[in-house]
Amino acid sequence: MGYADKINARVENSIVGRYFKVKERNTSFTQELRGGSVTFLTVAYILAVNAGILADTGGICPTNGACPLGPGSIGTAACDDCVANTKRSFISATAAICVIANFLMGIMGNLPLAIAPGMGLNAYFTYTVVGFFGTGMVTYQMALAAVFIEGFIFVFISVIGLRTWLTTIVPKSIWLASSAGIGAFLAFIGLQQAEGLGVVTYNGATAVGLGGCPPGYRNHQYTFSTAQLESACILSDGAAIANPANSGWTPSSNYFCESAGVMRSGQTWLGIAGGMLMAVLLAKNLKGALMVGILFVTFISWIPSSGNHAAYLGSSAGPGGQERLDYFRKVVAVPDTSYTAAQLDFSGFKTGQLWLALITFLYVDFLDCTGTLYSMANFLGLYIPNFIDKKTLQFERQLPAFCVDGVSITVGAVLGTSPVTVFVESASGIREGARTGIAALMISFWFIVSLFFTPLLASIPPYATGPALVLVGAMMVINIVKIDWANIQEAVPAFLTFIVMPLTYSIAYGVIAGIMSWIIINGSVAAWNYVSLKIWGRPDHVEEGSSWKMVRQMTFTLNADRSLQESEALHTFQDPSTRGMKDGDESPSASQAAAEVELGGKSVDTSIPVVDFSAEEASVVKTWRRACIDHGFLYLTNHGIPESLVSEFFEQQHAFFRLPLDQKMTIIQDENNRGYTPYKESTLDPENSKRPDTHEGLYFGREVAADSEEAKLPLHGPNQWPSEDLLPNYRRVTQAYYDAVTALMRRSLHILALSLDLPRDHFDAMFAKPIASLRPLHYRRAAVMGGPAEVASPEDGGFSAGAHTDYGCLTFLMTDGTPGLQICPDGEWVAVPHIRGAFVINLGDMLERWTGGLYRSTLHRVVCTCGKERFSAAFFVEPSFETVVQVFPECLAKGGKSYPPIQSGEYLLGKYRATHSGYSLAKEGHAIAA
Ligand SMILES: O=C(O)CCC(=O)C(=O)O
Ligand SMILES: [Fe+2]
Repeated sequence: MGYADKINARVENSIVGRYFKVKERNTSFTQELRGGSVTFLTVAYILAVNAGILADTGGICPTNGACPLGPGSIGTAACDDCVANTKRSFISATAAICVIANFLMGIMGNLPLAIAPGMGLNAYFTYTVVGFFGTGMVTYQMALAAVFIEGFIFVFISVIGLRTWLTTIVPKSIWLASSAGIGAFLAFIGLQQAEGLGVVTYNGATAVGLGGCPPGYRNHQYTFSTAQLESACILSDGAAIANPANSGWTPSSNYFCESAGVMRSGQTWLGIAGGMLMAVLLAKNLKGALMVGILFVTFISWIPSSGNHAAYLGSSAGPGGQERLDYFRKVVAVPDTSYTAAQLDFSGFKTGQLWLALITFLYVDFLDCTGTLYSMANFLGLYIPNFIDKKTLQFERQLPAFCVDGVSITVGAVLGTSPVTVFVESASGIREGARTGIAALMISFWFIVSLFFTPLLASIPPYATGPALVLVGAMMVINIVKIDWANIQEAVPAFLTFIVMPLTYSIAYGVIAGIMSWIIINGSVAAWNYVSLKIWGRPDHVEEGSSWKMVRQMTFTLNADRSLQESEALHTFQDPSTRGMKDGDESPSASQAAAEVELGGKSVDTSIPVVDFSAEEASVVKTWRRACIDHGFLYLTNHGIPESLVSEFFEQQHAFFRLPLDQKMTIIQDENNRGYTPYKESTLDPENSKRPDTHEGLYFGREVAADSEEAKLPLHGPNQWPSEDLLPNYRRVTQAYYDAVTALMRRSLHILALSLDLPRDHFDAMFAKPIASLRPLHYRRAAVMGGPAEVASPEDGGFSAGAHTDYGCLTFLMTDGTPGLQICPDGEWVAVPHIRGAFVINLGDMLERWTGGLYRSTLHRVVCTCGKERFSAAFFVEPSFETVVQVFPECLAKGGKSYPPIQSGEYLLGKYRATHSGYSLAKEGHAIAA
């Protein structure tokens, strides 16, 4: 037993080990220290970056007499001195609050999460609330008072449970666009000169332009008051310009680059090189990529040679360089927060503006922290069994974690910094093995160390941290892909939220633009729909679903495991040439329909095999296997389900879909995704669709009693049936059909197992409690009364059901015979002809993964162009929720590819989230993230 093992065994069995649940969470002391250190490395940039941003407020300098002219005082000795001290104080304050907050997170929350002043929040604090050098709505000291109070309110609303409620009323698109917009805003800051690369500079004609010029080519702006006009130079046309010869006139930090100097600054190019280095390291998934890039640029900038055009220290580095070098030489300094600590000023609460700031802090911080905490908890849940309670959505020590955040916000305000929050970068340490609060204690320890090295940290140049901001922006912007861009009602508010943030240099204005436009657009459309409903009196006239979205919006998305799922999902589309279980004993021509289909004037042979279930078993197995390998589709005839049951079932579905919308809405899909999904509720192919799919539908599952243990699982619970007063036979007939197809499914799973040379009962245990969903569908003829039939138009992104693969194992599809279904087995869309009475069976993603791609989950879609309405019913067969879908060794041996394992239920939830706008996440306990 090595030294580390001995320590680990000791800690695990000690009172400390039990308190932190080291054993239960399947970790070790050294693993925690390593995980915590990695997280520290990824968040350490906050020391320099946060201090850099907050220093733009000027701190107390604009109000304590050192910089009386605001930004105009920059360059005077007293002001520069004050600002330098303030910046150091901000570094110490940032480190100090990180020490305290991470310590509390470790001890009280027992979570391996890093907590530090939030990016975005500090930008809001600096550029919107206080403004550059105090030019905003309130002073730095008043803004701190708002942060102080915010911490208390944060704890309060967490304790009373308001958190969950608030997060559900924010429109999803606004929330997604906010994260992305904050990313764009951060990138904009990182590209400018004050906090970044200096690539983007001021331009009098276009507001911004390409810069990156060395000092000799910079034209600064001068600001002067009317009183100073006399000493200005008056031009012949009467305009006044500053006379630099007059003392006390100082340039703004913004400048315009003469074109001869554009992109000739060594500092800018060094920063760009650092940024590229960071990006490559990130792409290779190396720990501490941002840190390495920042250090790379910093070390080079510290070489105090007159030949170093990228220098930051020393007289050759331009204004302020010598003072920076003097401070740098101290290396170690006693932490000093005297310029920022205990500066609260509560007098601002007499004005409305501070209240507005307070509410915005609360809103932004609340969503930020809630989202991040849930996404991190979700990520941890992948490693720690039962970490999240599926029923209540709560995770272990959730409330203490929220309270730690709130308390730290308040303590942070006393020290002088903007609100703290949980950092998504914690995911890097979790990936490295961090599972408990010990990792957070380790983070706290590293911040203590950094507290004493402020001279070094204060000497990190803005062009070292600027590229990190740009890259963080690049990562945050991922959220916009989840916005429903095809829907104008969502797209416009989302876009405004996103674009207004960087262009107004304000997160709050972006959010306000988004929410206001969302209310106006959605409110007007809803009113319009309502009025036309009253005039024409036909619910058909209403774009169903749109008004319902207003109350059913859910927030959240970005989270680590979701992106993991998505990247895995990509693997399901694979190279057709690698397919095929070449056992050579097949005669492909055996019992094929060889159907000739007319498609756009072209005759296509789909040749989907027909399996006659009444035939001899060996031949059934053989055809089945061939179909799975070649097409992923087959017809099943003589399956034993009486035609009378099928037609009675379809009659009932007709009757249901004919009901007025408000009747159908009474069983709108619930948190288990059971019930009615209105017209245009789903978009099966969000990437290629310009509008949602033109069908309405229903979901029924295996009946699970509400008070049973199983009902705690997502997607499990009682079905929602239409009222018996309206449709007396609906439930009986639909249930009978469900039961009949369930029995057929059991038989088919045996054939499926045999077709893979596996024992007949191979799938039985995995489908002991299947997630088997029956989905009656109605593709409507016309959306607008009196208008033309609504036909699909694939060429401009209009589908009856967008291209998709099914998610589970097998799908049993029955249709009314109206054409529409198409498959894309080999890069070309071909129609699937109707065979009366036969089921169309297709394979889903999970089966493709189980077989290592030997069996295919084929892309298909529905395109109704014949102008008739169409009814169909899909029966999706998926394994029990907990089943882990992992390639069968037998299939690997036959040349199957390996896929990362997935959990059946989790995979489905991810798919439902991505394709159904009305699916409530309320029960998942997963993936609720910022
Ligand atoms: O309606 C159809 O024909 C197919 C429906 C479908 O593919 C699905 O819902 O997954
Ligand atoms: Fe499908």
